[in-house]
Amino acid sequence: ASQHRLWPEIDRISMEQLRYARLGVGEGGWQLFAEDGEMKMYKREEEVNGMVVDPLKACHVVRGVTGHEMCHYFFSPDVRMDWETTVEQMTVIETIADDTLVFLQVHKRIWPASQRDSLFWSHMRQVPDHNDRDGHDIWIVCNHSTENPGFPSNNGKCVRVSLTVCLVCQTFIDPPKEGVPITRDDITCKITYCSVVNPGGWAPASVLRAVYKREYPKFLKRFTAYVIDQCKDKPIMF
Ligand SMILES: CC(C)(C)c1cc(CCc2ccccn2)cc(-c2ccc(S(=O)(=O)CCO)cc2)c1
Repeated sequence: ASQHRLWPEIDRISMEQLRYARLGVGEGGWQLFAEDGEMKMYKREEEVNGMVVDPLKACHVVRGVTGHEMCHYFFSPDVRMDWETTVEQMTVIETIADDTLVFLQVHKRIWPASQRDSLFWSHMRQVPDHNDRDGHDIWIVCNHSTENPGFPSNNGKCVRVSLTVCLVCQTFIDPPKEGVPITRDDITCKITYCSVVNPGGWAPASVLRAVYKREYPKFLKRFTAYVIDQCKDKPIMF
C-alpha cells in the first residue's frame, strides 16, 4: 500500500483521527446526548454553509471481544450488510491493500432529504501503544471520503456526502492465574467511535438532528452486539 498515490493521505488522516479519538470529551464543547449502559454518545452542534455536520464521539466498553475483532468486523466488506442498516448498497471499488479498500455506499434515504451516497477509503491498522501502562495494542479503522473519476459525485441520482469516521479499539486483559489460558471472560475492549458526516447538500437541520439522535445509538449497539455474537464461539483473535 505504501506506494499507492493515496498512501500519504491515508497515513496522515488515520493518525490524526487516532489522536482526535483519544482526546477526552471534557473540553471542546461536547454534549452528552445518549447513554445506554457503558455506551456514552456525545455530539457538537456544528453547521457548515447552513448544513448540519455535527461531529459525533461515542465511547463504549465491550466485554468478551478484542479490539482486533471489533476492527476486523467493522472493516470487512463481506459482513458489512449484516450489521450496517443505514446502507442500501455497498461496493468495493478498489483494493489498495488487504488492509485498505475503497467503498462506494448508497445510504438509505432520510426523508425528506434526497438519497445520499458515500465514496471513501477504509484503512485498518494496529498501532503499538507504548505509553499506556497496560501496554495493550490499539487497533483502528479509519474511513475518509475520497474521489474517483470513475464514480463522479454529480451522478444525478444521489447527493455525495463527505465523511470521516474512525473506530479506535483498545483491548484490556485481566490475566488469569499463572498457566491458565485466557478466556473471553478475561477480555474487555474500550472503543471510541468518531464520525463527521457532511450531508453534501441541503437537508433539514431538525430532521437530521432527530435522525442522528435516534440512529447513532442504534447503529453502535447493533454493531457491537453483532461482533459479540460472531466471536462468542470462535478462538480469540488478539
Ligand atoms: C442515518 C445516519 C446514522 C444518520 C447516517 C446517515 C448517513 C448519510 C445519509 C444521509 C446523511 C445526511 C442526510 C441524508 N442522508 C451516513 C451514515 C454513516 C456513514 C458511515 C458510517 S461508517 O461508520 O463509516 C460504516 C460504513 O457504513 C456509518 C454511518 C449514517
